[in-house]
Amino acid sequence: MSAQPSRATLIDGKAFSTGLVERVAAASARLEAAHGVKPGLAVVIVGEDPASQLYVRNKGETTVRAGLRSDTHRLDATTSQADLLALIAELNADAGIHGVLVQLPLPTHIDASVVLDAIDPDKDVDGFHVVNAGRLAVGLPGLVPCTPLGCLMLLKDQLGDLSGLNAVIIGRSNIVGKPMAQLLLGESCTVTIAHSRTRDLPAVCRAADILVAAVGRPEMVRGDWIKPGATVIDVGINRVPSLDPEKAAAGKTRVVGDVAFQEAVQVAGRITPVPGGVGPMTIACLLANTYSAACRSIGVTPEPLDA
Ligand SMILES: Nc1nc2c(c(=O)[nH]1)N[C@@H](CN(C=O)c1ccc(C(=O)N[C@@H](CCC(=O)O)C(=O)O)cc1)CN2
Repeated sequence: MSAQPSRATLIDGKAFSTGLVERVAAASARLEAAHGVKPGLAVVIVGEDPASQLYVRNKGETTVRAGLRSDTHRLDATTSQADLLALIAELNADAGIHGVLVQLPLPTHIDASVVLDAIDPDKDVDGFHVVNAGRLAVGLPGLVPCTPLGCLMLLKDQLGDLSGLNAVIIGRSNIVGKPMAQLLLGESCTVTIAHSRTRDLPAVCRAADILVAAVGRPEMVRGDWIKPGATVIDVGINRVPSLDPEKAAAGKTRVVGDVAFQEAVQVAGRITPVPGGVGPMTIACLLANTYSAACRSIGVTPEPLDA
């Protein structure tokens, strides 16, 4: 009888994120009881992008469920950059708001980098402000982008000490690839950032003990790119046509990651599914960052939120 190929352990980001939100809720309740401060998060969305609308609704509902203050500002797609900056200035000045987030993508007439850098760095719960990117790069405390922070939490929960492991990140964006690299470097991994110009990408990936795919190309990472037993973190959220031809013809889609899951699961040691892996961690980490920002606003050290 031939041996069955072993299947990777699934990393359940949905379950982990539920626990994290519960820990944020409990820590925030203690903060309010001790200091009279309820963490407050303001989310700003410009326009009608359906996926963004869904994410913003989920952010608001999760924030309320955790007992935090949640304000959502829905602006018309034609809102000017000046009006958006004026709203950010108001939120920066609002003492009841500890976290300010502008949902991306923004309409093309607005310069996202100008808007993100207008947020007070100490309220920048997305961690996208250049000051927070700098703090992360030099190892100072600051607010860390939610998706890479969530990936790191899952990795530490699964593997414990990451030091000395080879980590390969595919993708060099400011919001995932670069901060992910900084976080893994902070854990003493040997880090490679791969991108569209990387030569022999499959061979680079095969050297990885930890492979993080954040490239935005459906199922690009194939099973034979993965070192047997490696831990694979799939950050991709790509909408592709439904497998059912009738549904596809009617415009129905399904969500897949950047990793060809059915191949990868036969080779990897552990893998995040899509959906249900990294995605839910993004919103849970947003709440964790809002709690931390509220603590720091009154000079209180945040409680650790690890599992
Ligand atoms: N200001 C920001 N904008 C955007 C961010 C961000 O972190 N800050 N990230 C993404 C969107 N995003 C949160 O905003 C987000 C994406 C996906 C999920 C999620 O839970 N995904 C599910 C699948 C949901 C689906 O079917 O679409 C999953 O992976 O299980 C949460 C948050 C871009 N914009």
